[in-house]
Amino acid sequence: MSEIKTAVETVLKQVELPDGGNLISRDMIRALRVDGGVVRFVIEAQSAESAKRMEPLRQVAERAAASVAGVTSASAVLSAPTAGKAPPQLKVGGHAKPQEGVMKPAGVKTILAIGSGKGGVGKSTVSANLAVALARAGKRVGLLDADIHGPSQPRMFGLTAKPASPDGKTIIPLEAHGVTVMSIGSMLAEDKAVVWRGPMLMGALQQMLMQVEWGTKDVLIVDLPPGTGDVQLSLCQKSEVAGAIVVSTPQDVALLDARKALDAFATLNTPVLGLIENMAVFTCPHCGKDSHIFGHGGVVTEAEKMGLPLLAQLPIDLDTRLGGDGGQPIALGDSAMAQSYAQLADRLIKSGIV
Ligand SMILES: Nc1ncnc2c1ncn2[C@@H]1O[C@H](COP(=O)(O)OP(=O)(O)OP(=O)(O)O)[C@@H](O)[C@H]1O
Repeated sequence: MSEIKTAVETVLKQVELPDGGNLISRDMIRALRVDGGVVRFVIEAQSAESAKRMEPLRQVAERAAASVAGVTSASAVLSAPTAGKAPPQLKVGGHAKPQEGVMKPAGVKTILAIGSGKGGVGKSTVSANLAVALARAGKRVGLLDADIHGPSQPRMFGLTAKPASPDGKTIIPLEAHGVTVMSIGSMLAEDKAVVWRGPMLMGALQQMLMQVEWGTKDVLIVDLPPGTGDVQLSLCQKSEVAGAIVVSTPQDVALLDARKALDAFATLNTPVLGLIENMAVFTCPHCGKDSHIFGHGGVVTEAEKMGLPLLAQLPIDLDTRLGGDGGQPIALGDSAMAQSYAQLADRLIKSGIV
């Protein structure tokens, strides 16, 4: 899908403006989205007046995008800041609005929640890499970073731009590595703390699910905040979550909290698909010796005790950390870790969940 996007950008470079440059060099393309073979984008003119004159150019751009191999349809809209008025401002947060029916985006087939009892056990890393692995396996994947107090997906996917909201209501999510990503972190300044109570959290979750143009998705992975708070409660009660995966390290305190997370999912009638043991072992790259920094075998025993599948055992791996910090999830490559994520994706696909 990202190949189509690159090809569309290439043809848009050929669309020249009468006063010099092209649509790409003049930075006029916004919210370029590829969903299957359907391409949509916005051409942002400098003013409403120039937008009016650009209709023929819009048609040329649309035809150029439609000519790209693999594109079944292309649509472009012209936009411009309204004279004398500020562009519509999307308000993030706020209390949830009354909602009829389930809080599930129309084009999303399956919602999969990734949770943990304790923070810092690798839940966001697993969510990001599983999303990439499923996309590599040919699935249409969305990733919602619902870790409102500590959103990390923009960094893990190398996304620095803000999602567009041309009308101040709909949010057009960003795309990276074949995954459509939405995070509250993309809407707020990176160093801004979110100090919200339950109702505000529910409002933000509702916005991220229902105001975002998710498009058609086989799966929407939701990276939950750690613990068992308001976001878990709202998501599981209102959104038809098909299943949850709980990530833990083998450490006793993490396991203790993981048990609470499992108990919370049971109370909310959300099926737990299995456990993932992260940071299971560290193999010294110099001497090859294994060290069990966070303990040994705890998650395996827990999974057996609870009759739940152990979906993966992932070691401590420097490249995983570096990939996460650098916006290049490890699952993009072909290392042993990438293969573990590919196997996890395959397992979920074969089980019919995704
Ligand atoms: N298997 C791993 N090997 C090495 N580092 C890892 C591994 N898994 C996660 N990390 C690193 O550990 C740190 C915490 O991971 P991550 O942010 O995914 O955890 P989290 O459970 O989502 O935390 P939070 O509760 O803060 O959201 C990150 O720096 C990440 O790169």
